[in-house]
Amino acid sequence: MHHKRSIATVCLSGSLPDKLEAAAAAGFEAVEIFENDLLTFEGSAREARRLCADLGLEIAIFQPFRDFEAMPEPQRARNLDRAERKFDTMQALGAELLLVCSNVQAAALPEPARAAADLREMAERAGRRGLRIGYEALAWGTHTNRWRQAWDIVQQADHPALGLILDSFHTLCLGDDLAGLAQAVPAEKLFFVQFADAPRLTLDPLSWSRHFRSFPGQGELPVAGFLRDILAAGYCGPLSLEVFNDEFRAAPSRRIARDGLRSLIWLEEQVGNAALPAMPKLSGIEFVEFAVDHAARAELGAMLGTMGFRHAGTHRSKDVELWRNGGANLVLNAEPDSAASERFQQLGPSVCAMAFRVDDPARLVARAEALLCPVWRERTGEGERRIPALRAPDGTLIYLVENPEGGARRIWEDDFHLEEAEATGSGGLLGMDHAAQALAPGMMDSFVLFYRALFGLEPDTPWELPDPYGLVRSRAFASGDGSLRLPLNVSESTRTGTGRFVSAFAGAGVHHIAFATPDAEATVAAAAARGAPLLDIPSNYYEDLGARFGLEDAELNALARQHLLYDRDAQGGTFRHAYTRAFRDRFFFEIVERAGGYAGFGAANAAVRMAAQRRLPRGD
Ligand SMILES: O=C(O)c1ccc(O)c(O)c1
Ligand SMILES: [Mg+2]
Repeated sequence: MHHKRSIATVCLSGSLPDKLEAAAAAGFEAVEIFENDLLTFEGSAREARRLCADLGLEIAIFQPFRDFEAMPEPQRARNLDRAERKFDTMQALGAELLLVCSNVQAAALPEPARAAADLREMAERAGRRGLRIGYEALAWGTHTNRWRQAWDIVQQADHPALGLILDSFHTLCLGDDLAGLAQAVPAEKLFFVQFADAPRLTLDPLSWSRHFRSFPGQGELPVAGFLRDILAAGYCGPLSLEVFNDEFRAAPSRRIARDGLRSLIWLEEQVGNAALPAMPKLSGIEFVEFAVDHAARAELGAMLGTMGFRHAGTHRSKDVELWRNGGANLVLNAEPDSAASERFQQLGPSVCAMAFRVDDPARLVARAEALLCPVWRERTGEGERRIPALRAPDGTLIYLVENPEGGARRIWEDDFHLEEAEATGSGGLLGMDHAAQALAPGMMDSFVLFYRALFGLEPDTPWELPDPYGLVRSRAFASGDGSLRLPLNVSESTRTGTGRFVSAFAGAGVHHIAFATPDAEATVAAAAARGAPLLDIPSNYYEDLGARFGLEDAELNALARQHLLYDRDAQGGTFRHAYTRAFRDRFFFEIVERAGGYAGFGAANAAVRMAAQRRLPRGD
């Protein structure tokens, strides 16, 4: 069945009109008006009502009414007067339902019977005006903090204008669930349901709730299971997002509103309540594309040459070159009037696109459209294939090419004049191992949702990487089979490598690309012999490595000689990797060898790598 999709104004930044416009533009059908947003609004409640009506938004609820139930006199009588005033406001607004959250006052009496009597009286008064009351347990309520307690009180009050409100955050943050809901609560008594996710933190529920909530799928709480239980209980009201989040408050309201609706659509898909084109099967990165001009292309080509890449083909109609080493493809795009040149004009040499191999690009495009993601269509020449592309939340293009069996290889044969020797690909690299992106502050949650909801990528636990000049927060995404790996980095500091990348070049995007090799030592030795600008690693690192892993001297010396970094996981999987210096202080390359099922990125080595990069003069 169709549930109206709703969002609380508290999720979004700006004035009330900004919030409402953003919610309507995203495609929400209803809103929760958060009282503070009305208090700070210039116009009257009637004008707010008209604004909503003009935008096609229903006001699903007015919220919150605080600290009402089980107060001693004289507050009790005063609270009932206060409620009458709010009913006036609701009638002017055209809002029929009031959210009453459980009392957090120390003075609240520990008497459910008193709470029930007060709510009954309030509901009686509301009912006379055609209004209704929903009672919601806040996780930090003085006496009511679980939904079952709130339900007991609603049941005792036994008034048709009084029902229960559920909020996934309050239930799940206490480790509680909705077991028994369908048996205990008749559907018509479930007046409203709010949805929020959150990262798992050890924090008191109040601070956790007010600062760190996120949209479903951006955090770690089992929100899909919560929705499943709600639907099983027969609920047919709106599904509403209620997220208090410091970054969302500061972010453009349209992006956040769109993320919100995307999260709700995906949440409904997960419980079978919305049918979307199926998740793609991913099989790695087919190519990474750089926006260059001729000078940058010559310089980048020279650097790639030291890493064993060769100019392997030239585009049939565009000023675009393919550089290849084994299974790793890089595209250097200097075509004027293209998405690449637009990027080059803005940012200089930079990664402008990645291509993911997927089983069915057309299906993924349809899925992206259903999830409100912009699709990009580049102009094409005669007889050339149009490669469908999506825009990531920072504007980076993600091309979708069929997986190798389906013909990822064909794009090269169709669109490029290939050098004879390179047509099949030769050289030592297996392919792309990962592409790491630097994100502007506040963008992490948008990307988390984008990669999870569209592609089904699963996030690893968050890491904190200590750059010498500030902290970098990192979260890596991978496909189930490990063929596609995408670490995301964000830094509040503009002095970290990540922060500088974002601020100095006015843009985020891919800032390092890792190539997979079966033999890091050989690949790096060959690159060094060709003069590759490899990053030096201090000898202290190797002394610590020997101490941590008990490596034999011979192995340790071999690592040190090639400036290779090393990591080992609990199952004995190993990771050997080396970095280049940055190209024009922008992006850099990594060579990695995975063995024994190692699935990480050498996070323990990130501090050493970042310090080594920062010892270099700028521009190196
Ligand atoms: O943090 C709060 O005060 C608050 C108010 C209303 C809600 O619905 C809620 O979940 C929390
Ligand atoms: Mg709530």
